[in-house]
Amino acid sequence: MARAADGKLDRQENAKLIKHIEQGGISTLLYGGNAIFYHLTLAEYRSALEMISELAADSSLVIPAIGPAYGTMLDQAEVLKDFEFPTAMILPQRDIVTSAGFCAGTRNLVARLGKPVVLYLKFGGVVTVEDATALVNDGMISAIKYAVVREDYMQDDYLKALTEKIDPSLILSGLGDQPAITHMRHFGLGGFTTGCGCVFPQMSTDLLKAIQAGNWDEAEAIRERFLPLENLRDNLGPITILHRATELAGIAQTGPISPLLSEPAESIQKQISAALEQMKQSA
Ligand SMILES: N[C@@H](CC=O)C(=O)O
Repeated sequence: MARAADGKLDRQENAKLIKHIEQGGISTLLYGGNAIFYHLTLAEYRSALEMISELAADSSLVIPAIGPAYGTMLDQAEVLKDFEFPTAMILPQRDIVTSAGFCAGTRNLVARLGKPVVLYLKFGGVVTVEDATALVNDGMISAIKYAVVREDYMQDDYLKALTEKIDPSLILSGLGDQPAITHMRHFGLGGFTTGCGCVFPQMSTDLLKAIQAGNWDEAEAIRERFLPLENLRDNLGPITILHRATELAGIAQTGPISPLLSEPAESIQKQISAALEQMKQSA
């Protein structure tokens, strides 16, 4: 999400970013980790929701995040009630939660919102398969964003167990373009979310189409084209590198990074520019 030099949300630059993503064929805009929804004040939360609901195309599905702290969720739920977003995604956390407690909190939140939420599973086992399944079966969940990092994405007992209990089409691969092929091809997940799609939306759209068509060689070739930027994000911080890459790619002035995160050093910004150039040339 773009901010002006004074740190305020920048409407004009966010409009450019949204338009760029939509023109690349992406019609679901998820404002979660990469948009740094973690650190918004309550007043900013309302401003952000107003801005994105006004700027996104009518045909786009916009999903704002909520949380991750329970008190934050409840305060944000009051704000969310003034908007028509069909769902909201609970930001993940692993500290000071138990599986049963998280699920009870999710049920309370859904009751307050009057709509189901996206369950974001980022840490294996924090929410048990049984608890996740019960939430789904009770109509609490609109989708699951599955983002547990694995050394080998084929080896994932937690995901396997989830897909044995929950319709896999309800689960989206939530770690960007790299595990998307494995998650969709071998576990049957219904789609994927992408951070790099903010910069190269058409490439993410092409990847999705190749996967859906079962054109695995093409999908693999597209996946590899994302590697220069994804490797930097993996090694140096997925959110901050993406925030700066979006600006360096000339899409929008994303401005200062939110406090609690920090700006990549000049030398790293050069690496980001080089990665962007490499990706453009691989087209
Ligand atoms: N965390 C992933 C997917 C985002 O939705 C990424 O940043 O690519």
